[in-house]
Amino acid sequence: MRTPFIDLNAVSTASGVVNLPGSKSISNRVLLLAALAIGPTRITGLLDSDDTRVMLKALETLGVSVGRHDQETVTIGGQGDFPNKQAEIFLGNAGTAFRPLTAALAVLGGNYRLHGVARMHERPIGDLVDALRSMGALISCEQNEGYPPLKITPGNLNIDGPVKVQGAVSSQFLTALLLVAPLIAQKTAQDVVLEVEGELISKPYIQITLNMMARFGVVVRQQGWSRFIIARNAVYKSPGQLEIEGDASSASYFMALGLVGRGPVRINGVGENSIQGDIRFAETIQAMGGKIEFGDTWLEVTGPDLTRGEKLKAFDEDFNLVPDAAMTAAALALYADGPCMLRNIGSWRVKETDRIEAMHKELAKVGATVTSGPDWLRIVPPLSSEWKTAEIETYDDHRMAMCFSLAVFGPVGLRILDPDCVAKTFPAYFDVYKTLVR
Ligand SMILES: O=C(O)C1=C[C@@H](OP(=O)(O)O)[C@@H](O)[C@H](O)C1
Ligand SMILES: C=C(OP(=O)(O)O)C(=O)O
Repeated sequence: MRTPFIDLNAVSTASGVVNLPGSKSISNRVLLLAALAIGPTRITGLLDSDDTRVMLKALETLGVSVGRHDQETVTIGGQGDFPNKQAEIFLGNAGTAFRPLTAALAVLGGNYRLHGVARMHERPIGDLVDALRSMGALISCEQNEGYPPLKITPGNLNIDGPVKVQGAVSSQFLTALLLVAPLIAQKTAQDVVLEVEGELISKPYIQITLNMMARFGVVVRQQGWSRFIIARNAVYKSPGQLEIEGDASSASYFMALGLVGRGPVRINGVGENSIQGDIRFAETIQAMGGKIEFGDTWLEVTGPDLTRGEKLKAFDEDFNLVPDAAMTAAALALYADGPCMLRNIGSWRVKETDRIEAMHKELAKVGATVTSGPDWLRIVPPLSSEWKTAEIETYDDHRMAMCFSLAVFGPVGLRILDPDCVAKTFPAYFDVYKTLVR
């Protein structure tokens, strides 16, 4: 049974220590890479959440050996292929599982059906399907062209020149092709050239992909952001063991708490050398008036004293490189000293929910004056007399729930509906949150 709501009282300070759960983006990449490599990989610091559970379950269904030691430690027995050539696979709403597995199954061949929750069937995958079909993969869309559920049947893979992929809707399509490029190279005995057509959004996630591929022995030749070359003899080798760093997007909520709640909030699990793009959200925190001390694998945030009438500095920023942490900035806008503008966030419309519409509606409920367009959101913070207590809809979007936990540093508390939706990436979020705020 899911908890129907959680009531949060108005609070004024936040301080303490947080140990981050593992990165979702790294966890799901590493699980797949470990399965595609030769040899066992022991993975520590794995995220244990809905998104990684569906990936682990899928790998087991596909016949991959998964040894579970504890919630954050598994050993994947990599065989370079999936033993089961026929399967029905449920992937919830996990983009980082759905897109890469589609590519892997289409390239390795077999009879598969991939589906997810209703919202996953509204999230586009057409650009990836088109790129895979251009190589001879056989994929059909069961309901609507360009959307899951998908049926995959054995095709004859061949490449004749660069494989083209669109990058404007999601970077996960390019990530999926990169991850399976060594398999394409093996099947076709050719170098694989991936070419991005048009704009590429969310670029730092491609960096995570390249970084993880290198950990498994495959170095990609990169020409800017539009051409990626994988040598014909590329092959994944298990690194033996791999430690996953903490989730930088999850860190954004605690950076925000240190900022609005004066801090100090110490965050263990990511630091100045993080390979995740969302660590750059630290720059937004600093620009808004926060101070951050960085270590190798930790950071500590302090902020101004909002109880003495201080305000955060307003921002006008392009958030294309940090689409997930950008939602945290939208929540922080409630405490700014002027209107805040989030630009270039069009991808929000095809994520867990239409996040531009959801943020617009829910921020307005607490008293902000909000306007939005196809790829932007503008927030005028409420005056202290304008704050309203509200029942916040979360739209089965973990980030909506986590973001609105930041909206109680004004004069009123609020109710967050369906708080258990945080399980997508951070099942224990509200337990950790409660240890920090007063
Ligand atoms: O590759 C990844 O791990 C991700 C890429 C981003 O998606 P888009 O590329 O669709 O923006 C991000 O929003 C998502 O949470 C994780
Ligand atoms: C967009 C997100 O998830 P997904 O990996 O399903 O795209 C997210 O976690 O904010």
